[in-house]
Amino acid sequence: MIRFEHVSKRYADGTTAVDDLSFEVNEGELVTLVGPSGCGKTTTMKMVNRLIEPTEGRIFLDGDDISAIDPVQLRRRIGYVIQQVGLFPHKTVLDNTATVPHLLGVKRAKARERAAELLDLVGLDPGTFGDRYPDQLSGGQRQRVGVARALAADPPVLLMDEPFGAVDPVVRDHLQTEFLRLQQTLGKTVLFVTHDIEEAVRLGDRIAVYGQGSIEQFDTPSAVLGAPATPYVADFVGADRGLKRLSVTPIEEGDLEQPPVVHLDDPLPTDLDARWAVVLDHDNNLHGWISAEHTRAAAAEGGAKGDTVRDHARRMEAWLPVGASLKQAFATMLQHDAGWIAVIDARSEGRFLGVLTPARLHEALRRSTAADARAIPRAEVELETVTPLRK
Ligand SMILES: Nc1ncnc2c1ncn2[C@@H]1O[C@H](COP(=O)(O)OP(=O)(O)OP(=O)(O)O)[C@@H](O)[C@H]1O
Repeated sequence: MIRFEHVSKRYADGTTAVDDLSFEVNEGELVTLVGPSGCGKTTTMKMVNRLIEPTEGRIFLDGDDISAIDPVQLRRRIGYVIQQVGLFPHKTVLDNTATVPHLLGVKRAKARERAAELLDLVGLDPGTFGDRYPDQLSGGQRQRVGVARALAADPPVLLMDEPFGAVDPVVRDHLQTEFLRLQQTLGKTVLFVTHDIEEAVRLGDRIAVYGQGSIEQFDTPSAVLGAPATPYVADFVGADRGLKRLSVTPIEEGDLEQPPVVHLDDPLPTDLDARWAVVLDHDNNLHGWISAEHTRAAAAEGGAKGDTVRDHARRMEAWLPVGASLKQAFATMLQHDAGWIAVIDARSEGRFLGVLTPARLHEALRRSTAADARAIPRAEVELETVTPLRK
């Protein structure tokens, strides 16, 4: 969708901002450009919508050489979101969002209708915020309007230059989550500039790690974290990359343990030979759990005669769908002070798949690191267990 072929940019004072860059962003892909200040990320991005012209090389958009496309026509195909959102201060939020479609000839009423839909899409109630002016919004709300406005003409491509850079970490986290959700439905082709490796890892399908004016590594987040291509990349992603990997490594079915299972309408077991069992309904969907201690105590008091599992099952708080990240799993364990979490198949109304224990979580993380380091599928990695030496 966006292809750079041997692109260089040298400024008049002799600065080489971008040096012989070649890479491709596929349709519907979100690529983050990450690197330290001054490494050429913004220059790269601005060459795509011809705010900056390359000194050498060619850039293609959907197969067309952009140097042959009129810049105004070109920018209609490309949404642009920047850190200092650049909203018109004298226009309302709704009119700011409707500006581009209106300029493109969409009737004012229709453009405003579409703008209201977009505000809703980015999490701003048009009834509450539509008539406000930009200075009556928080930083995070202004960024949302920026995103809505960039989407207004429904461009297939979005360029985003540190769009969430100017807001505090909590708001930033929200904006990232919402943007990911939005991108899942919109499937735009996105180039996203950031200097924050956490943001790059969280949002990117692939990451381009910049050195000085060129890309040091262009790969998936888990590969960049698991197998940095150069010492520079290893240094940039940081010594805590094992922790960062938690957020990009999904829970897979093979990571799960199969605990004892009982069904809702079973008679209450008094002889569970484990400390607890998972309770399922008749469709094998997750219902809750029971503890052996509790069932034994109930039986000892003699009050459990004729009882079924249903009468004693407890709600399951700690569960996640398969595919959720190991970081979410870890956070869920901590939040519920749970020694394990149940994992379900969210696509089939919650069918129970197994449980993830801390030991299995650790194993999954090691396996994913080992796989990326050797570029082989995770499922095929065998881990050797090292037995500690005894005295
Ligand atoms: N108009 C210009 N004239 C001369 N040098 C420039 C010009 N614009 C940018 N540069 C230089 O080109 C290099 C790359 O700049 P660019 O803005 O692309 O970096 P960046 O990676 O986006 O940095 P930041 O994260 O700080 O925005 C820098 O050394 C910068 O000083």
